[in-house]
Amino acid sequence: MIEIFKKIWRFAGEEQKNIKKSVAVGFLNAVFHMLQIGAIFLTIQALVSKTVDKKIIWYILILMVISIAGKIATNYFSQLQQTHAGYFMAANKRVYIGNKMKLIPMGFFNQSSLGNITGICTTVLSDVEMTAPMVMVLTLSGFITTVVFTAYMLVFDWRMGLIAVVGIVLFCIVTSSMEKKSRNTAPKRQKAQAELVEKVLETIQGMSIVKSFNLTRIDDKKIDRAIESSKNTNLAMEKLLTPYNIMQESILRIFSVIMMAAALLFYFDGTMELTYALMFIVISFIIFEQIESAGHGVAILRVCGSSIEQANQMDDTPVMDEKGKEQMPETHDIILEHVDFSYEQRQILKDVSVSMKDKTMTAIIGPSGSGKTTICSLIARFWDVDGGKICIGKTDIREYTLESLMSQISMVFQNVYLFQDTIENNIRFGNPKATRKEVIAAAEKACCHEFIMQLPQNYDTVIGENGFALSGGEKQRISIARAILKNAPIIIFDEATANVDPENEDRLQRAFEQLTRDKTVIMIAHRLKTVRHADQILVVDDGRIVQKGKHDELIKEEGIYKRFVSERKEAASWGVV
Ligand SMILES: Nc1ncnc2c1ncn2[C@@H]1O[C@H](COP(=O)(O)OP(=O)(O)OP(=O)(O)O)[C@@H](O)[C@H]1O
Repeated sequence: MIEIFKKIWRFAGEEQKNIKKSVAVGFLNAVFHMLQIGAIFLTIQALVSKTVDKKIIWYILILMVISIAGKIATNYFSQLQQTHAGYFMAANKRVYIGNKMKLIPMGFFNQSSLGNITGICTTVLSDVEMTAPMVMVLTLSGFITTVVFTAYMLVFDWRMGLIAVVGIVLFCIVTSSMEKKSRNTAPKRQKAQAELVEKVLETIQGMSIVKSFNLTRIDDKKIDRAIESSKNTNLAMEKLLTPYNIMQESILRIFSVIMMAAALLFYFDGTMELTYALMFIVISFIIFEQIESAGHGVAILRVCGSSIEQANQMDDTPVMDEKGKEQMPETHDIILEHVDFSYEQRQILKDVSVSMKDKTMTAIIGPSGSGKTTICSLIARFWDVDGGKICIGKTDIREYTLESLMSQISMVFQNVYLFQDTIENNIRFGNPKATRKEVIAAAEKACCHEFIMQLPQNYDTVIGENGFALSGGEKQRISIARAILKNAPIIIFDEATANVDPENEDRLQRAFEQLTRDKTVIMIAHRLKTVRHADQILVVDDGRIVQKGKHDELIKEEGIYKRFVSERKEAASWGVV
């Protein structure tokens, strides 16, 4: 139990001060509650002595008013600090995860980690924000208050104090074994919850495939199983805790009755005054209130602990930025020296060495799966190379911070991701400081101003709202506008493989020319037209560079490039390319 408290405490970070305040105020709340005992004692004393002194009535009234007002005020402040601590500790973790994700290698982001991260940022951290400070405050202030008041009782009448101590010790034994029992169930509940999020995400992301291949029922089964497992683990948790909750409650009720009976017994055998006996009878109903609340806190302590454990998993994920310095190269030559790279066990690039000069265009061609995208991803440091090195302007890319490296590179992919935001903000993503005028200028250069002006709210149209979407070509031009606005010296461009209609192709070509003027360009090329004008063509096959040179040189050699050109020419004669 202590180890979970420590975990919550460490997780709270800067919010520890609010939890401390809340525990202290929670203790004060109990003190105000106990003031009622003083008032009850005075009332009983007045009734027993049968003398009604006006002063006593005032004392009683004042005590009651202080007790009620103090309870309301302390309750309010304790809740406020708890809520603040809960929301802020979860929010700080979400921000930390968001920042850390930028520094994690792309290989980490697979379907399962996506479900896990989504689960952590939503349900797991929600659990933490709702329960962690509440559990700490309930349990700590509950136990501290009980200890103080039991000590107080021991001083008043050691026999009554002893009965309370026995009741509390039995309660603690049951509570501790309940906490131990939930040790295995709580992580299972978390795992089932994460799997449920993962399956829902997977189904939503693959919905078009599920529908087109009529896999609805198969996919339903996967989600059904995840829901079933989440339901079962939740039920198991409840089933496990319920008998302990009943035991906890029974112990406290039985000891209340024992205390009452003992007070009567001590009165009748003449060892306790009537006033004290009556007071202890009243106390027997309220002495265990605080420890009962603490017991409720312990019941959810383990769930809270395993939520924190799961959220902390992100801390152990290795980052790529450790040695990076904030720096800018003088030139933007890109050099790959003996680069080897594997996705996990499977080697993809083998001893790749190539130099791309500043402000020139390099076209990469090669069969599907040969490693073209992988070369580009390594230059942008989505992954780290296994052997060799990649330099930009003579400096190894591992010596830049990821931020300074990414400020040198713009990437335009085939599958453009647009955020559910206005067109203007989607373009501004390239340079968050850009003015509206600059956004429009970039859109004009990228040949998208015209179609944006025909949209319902022009630049303020929200993508994804009211069924509004863009075509593939339009999306790619928006992403070119983004890159124009970013104005990075290196451009990595993945040419569209899909057939683009001639009008769109012409616009894309013009946008591309605007983007790449005076830049170092790496282009994954599929069309003859683009390849022909490249300063250097790299032919990749099975993870190696098998041909290198200009169009006029390569066309004379037997090999993949010659085949690529003749296939394109043939397709063109058929009207395909
Ligand atoms: N994230 C990944 N994890 C594991 N393997 C991958 C990953 N990405 C690509 N691969 C594998 O690496 C190989 C090279 O892929 P890459 O995308 O670099 O090829 P490509 O030449 O760009 O192909 P294409 O022209 O079809 O886009 C392929 O066999 C692919 O299956």
